[in-house]
Amino acid sequence: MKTKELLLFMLPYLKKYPRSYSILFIFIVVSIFIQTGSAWFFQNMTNSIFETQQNSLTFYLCIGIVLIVIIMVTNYINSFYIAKTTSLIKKDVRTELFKHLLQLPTSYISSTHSGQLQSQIHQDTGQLDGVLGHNIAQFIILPISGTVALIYLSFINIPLAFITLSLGPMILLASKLFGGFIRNNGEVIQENVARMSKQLQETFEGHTLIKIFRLDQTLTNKYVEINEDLIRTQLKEGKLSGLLQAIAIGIGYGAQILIFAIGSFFVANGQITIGDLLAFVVLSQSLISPFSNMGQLWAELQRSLSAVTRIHHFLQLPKTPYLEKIDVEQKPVFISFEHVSFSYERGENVLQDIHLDIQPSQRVAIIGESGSGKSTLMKLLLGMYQPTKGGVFIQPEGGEKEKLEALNPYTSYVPQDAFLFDESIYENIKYGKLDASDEEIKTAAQKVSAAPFIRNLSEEYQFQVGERGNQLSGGQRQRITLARAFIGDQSVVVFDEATSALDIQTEETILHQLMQKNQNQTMIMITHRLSTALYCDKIILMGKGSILAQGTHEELMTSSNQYRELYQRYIEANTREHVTQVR
Ligand SMILES: Nc1ncnc2c1ncn2[C@@H]1O[C@H](COP(=O)(O)OP(=O)(O)OP(=O)(O)O)[C@@H](O)[C@H]1O
Repeated sequence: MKTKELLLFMLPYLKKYPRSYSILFIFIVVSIFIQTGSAWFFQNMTNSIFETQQNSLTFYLCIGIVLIVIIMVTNYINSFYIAKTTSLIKKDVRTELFKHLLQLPTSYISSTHSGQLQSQIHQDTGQLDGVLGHNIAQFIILPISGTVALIYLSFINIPLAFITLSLGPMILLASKLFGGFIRNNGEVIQENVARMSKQLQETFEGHTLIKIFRLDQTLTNKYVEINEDLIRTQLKEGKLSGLLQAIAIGIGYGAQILIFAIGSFFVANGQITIGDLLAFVVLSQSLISPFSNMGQLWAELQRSLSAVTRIHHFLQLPKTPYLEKIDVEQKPVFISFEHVSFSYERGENVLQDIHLDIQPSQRVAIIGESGSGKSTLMKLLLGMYQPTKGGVFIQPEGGEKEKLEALNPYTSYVPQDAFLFDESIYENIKYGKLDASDEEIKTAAQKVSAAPFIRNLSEEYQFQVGERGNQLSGGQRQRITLARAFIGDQSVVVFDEATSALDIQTEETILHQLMQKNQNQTMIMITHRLSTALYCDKIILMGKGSILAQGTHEELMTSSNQYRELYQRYIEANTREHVTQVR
């Protein structure tokens, strides 16, 4: 994207703070007048010393003190408002990125590394200074103060003013030349930072595995390699910026010496006074700095623009088209999958031509080999993905049959990985129903047999569960996720191997209680345990993305060879276990 387009993209963020920017610009104008005022002050004070006017010297000293106070106040206000606007805009950008992240399709989130997403939200916003407060202010201050300086100096001596001015474009040329390199390099730096975040995060998450498989050296080598790539690009940037700065400073100092030399010649010829020469030296900085500082600002702008490019790209990613979760009255629902096929982004069909009816309040078990599409089928029912062919239909009792094109408002979910937020047990259960009362939270915990273990914890419901719930056992985590799923009283609850961490007896007790207490709810359970499936009214056997058989246990025993074999294996395994226990 072009620089202009990227700056226009940032403009709405800047426009949100007209008051702060107005104050900033007023004080920028004041600071420009102060600069010119300082030149006038040095010029006239020096002239009065040379003309030995003692009275006026006292006058100039008083003016000097006033100038110092104004300079201090102006600088304070400028710095404060620059910091304020920059922080506020960064906060807005971060919030927008976060909101957008939450609205991205599940397919994007699951195919992008979380470390990369984190770096995008935090590092890129951190790099926005180049297009915000200080830089924007300087881009305005420098040309105006340069013009004012040129006018003022032209009144003293036109040829000398234009000699001073002519030195500027040389510096600008150098900065244009380096700016492009710095921007490209900035993008490579950011990629390396994202790679490092990825690895760091995986190191935290895979901590136990890393220890068990002695992966520390292998991962250290990888980390060192990325770190070296990063430092190489950072050093390159250091060199480019340093070179740019050195050229700018060299030309700046050279220009001052040249002005002083030429100016002295003008003084010797009686064309200007010593005071005038001093004014030239003071204001030559204002005249040249639009060019010399522009170099530095340009480099910073380019660095920021590489971050703006990534932010812009991220915000352009299409949102989930079916995100709105509508609050509906919970009623028993009839669910039908009609000729549903589905593929993830890689292309091959994960589900093909699924035809399935689920009656209101039915208990359904989905069984089948690993990778056969059980979870994917349920993600379609939850509305997280849309079928590539066919449709999922929902018909609430007494209502119309509707194609599901949004998040399913009738369905709750207990995930496979028992994910908990790093907050209290209370908050984690409450996420299932944001307006739940304390009483409802306790009832939900009792329903899933979580209340006894919660009461034994030091802070009971206020117990902090830690990152991903790692302060609790797998079974305890699953009970909290069950409580979270049931508190909302949705008509349909999907269990994705939600009780696998519980022993069979506890699982049976909890499921039995849930089924007893929630007669009107439809429950769909993905499970690898046939013992759980035997509780259900309907069993669906899946294989390679298709439904191989469906019906009650008795029906499947007569109609499906695969199911019979599965059941036979289950009986044999149970008998073996029983014999072992008796022995
Ligand atoms: N987010 C995803 N992106 C791409 N492919 C996926 C994704 N999730 C699952 N798959 C693929 O879809 C197929 C079905 O996966 P799914 O998780 O639905 O199976 P499953 O029957 O629930 O397996 P398991 O019993 O092991 O949990 C698998 O081949 C898997 O590789």
